[in-house]
Amino acid sequence: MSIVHSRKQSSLLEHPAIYTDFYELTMAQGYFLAGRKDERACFDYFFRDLPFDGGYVVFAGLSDLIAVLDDFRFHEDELDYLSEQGFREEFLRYLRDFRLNIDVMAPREGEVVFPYSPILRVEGSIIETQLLETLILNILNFESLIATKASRMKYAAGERKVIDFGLRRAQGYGGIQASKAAIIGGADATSNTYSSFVHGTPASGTMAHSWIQSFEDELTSFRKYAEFYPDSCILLVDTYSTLESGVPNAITVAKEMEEKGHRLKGIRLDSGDLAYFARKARKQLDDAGLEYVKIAASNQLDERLIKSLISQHAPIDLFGVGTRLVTGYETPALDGVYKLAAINDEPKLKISENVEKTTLPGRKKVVRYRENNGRFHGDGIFLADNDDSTIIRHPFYPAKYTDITSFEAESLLHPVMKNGDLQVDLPSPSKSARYARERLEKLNPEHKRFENPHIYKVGLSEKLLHLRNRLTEKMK
Ligand SMILES: Nc1ncnc2c1ncn2[C@@H]1O[C@H](COP(=O)(O)OP(=O)(O)OP(=O)(O)O)[C@@H](O)[C@H]1O
Ligand SMILES: O=P(O)(O)OC[C@H]1O[C@H](OP(=O)(O)OP(=O)(O)O)[C@H](O)[C@@H]1O
Ligand SMILES: O=C(O)c1cccnc1
Repeated sequence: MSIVHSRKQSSLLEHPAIYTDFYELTMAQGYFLAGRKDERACFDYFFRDLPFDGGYVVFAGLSDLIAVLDDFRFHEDELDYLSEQGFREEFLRYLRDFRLNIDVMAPREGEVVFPYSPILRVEGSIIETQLLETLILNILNFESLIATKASRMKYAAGERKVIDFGLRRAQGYGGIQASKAAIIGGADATSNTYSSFVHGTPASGTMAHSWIQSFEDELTSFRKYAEFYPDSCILLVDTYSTLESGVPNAITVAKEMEEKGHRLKGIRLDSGDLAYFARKARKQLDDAGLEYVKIAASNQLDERLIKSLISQHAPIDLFGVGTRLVTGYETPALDGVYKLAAINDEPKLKISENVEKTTLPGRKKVVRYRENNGRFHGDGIFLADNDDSTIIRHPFYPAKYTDITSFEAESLLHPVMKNGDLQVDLPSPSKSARYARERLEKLNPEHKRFENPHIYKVGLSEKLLHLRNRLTEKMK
């Protein structure tokens, strides 16, 4: 099935099969040598902690993951490398013909997801499912983290635009995925040309201080830019003095543009008290009859500062966000994990001293319950087969429960791969962004607020709870 990417990104993951932790390969060889290669396994991808002290995560990275899985094989140079690392010839022969034959269930990219719910269910041979662990975690944890961050910034900005400026401050090439994830989460455009090229996301930008400094004077630099870009010009006004030179020069150029039938698109503030400067600049622009000229602001912004600027009534139309978006400030990683849930259809459990870290056994499905107004009420985790529980219970305080019979229900996990074949057209970032927006609208605001967001209910079916308790007792 075709992959709906604007251009397939090949340079980043030329070697997907060895884009992994070494122990995945040594375990895979171990299963092979132990004669277990045809045993079946089921793994779940899920996370426990919500990033940014927030109330939800926007699921992103699925399209990149599936694109990589679709072309997953060991190449000769990789096999030579593994041979040098001491892997055995018979295992390398097995890897030479290795093709994924897995089943993958997942929500749509852009879905709003919550702790403990299986997000990806991966089934296949023990070797193939094990080999994919690191790849899955690397792609989904990062893109979901950044999509979530972007969604918070957009939530704070409301109707105002949010543009990703982060590439220069990103964690190396991770900036390419970060910019894509930012679009999925709600950013309106990106300055990241590479990401725009490979992912088909909208590119945008203003100008740097160097352009202005390179001219004899600010006015000449503005005039030249306006001459070359009469329909998309946003002038950076803080190089010398925002209110005494930057904005007055921008006004002069805007008036000259009007005479030629063009309109200055905007100015950008990049330092100082952004609320104060935005108000003063707005007044100067309005007094000159330039109400249509937009004000952009940047400088270490994040969702809390955007919210603060808006509450200060700063007349800012567009927020440029870099560092704190693409680095996921200040949660360095989504803590998503990939845990074994069943071997050969036998449910498996990992017990932990910390009860919250005990895993959920068996093949599972996730159901979302909606209120009459269509908004999300909570999610239930069920065993995938023959589970007709009508009550879901709190995972750790089972006395708390919800009777789900009266709610409208929808399945969250859909088949994305069956026997290694893609089951869906992979969504473009803009399609996933639309879906994320729709779904976030259905999430009650108390889960979206930045301070002490309300905890979204995720319950376990009675049958799953009994299974967990039975296996826990058995293992004690
Ligand atoms: N009105 C405001 N309310 C809240 N935070 C603001 C406001 N104006 C600016 N900020 C934020 O305060 C932080 C520091 O701003 P500051 O005025 O110190 O700029 P700066 O980085 O020192 O400027 P420069 O680039 O000239 O060094 C930035 O993260 C900026 O986004
Ligand atoms: O502050 P961030 O959220 O990370 O946003 C990106 C920053 O990068 C640019 O500054 P830089 O000094 O690198 O270059 P410039 O000369 O274009 O301002 C831009 O002006 C922003 O201030
Ligand atoms: O286009 C811009 O204004 C821009 C791009 C990258 C970083 N800072 C600003």
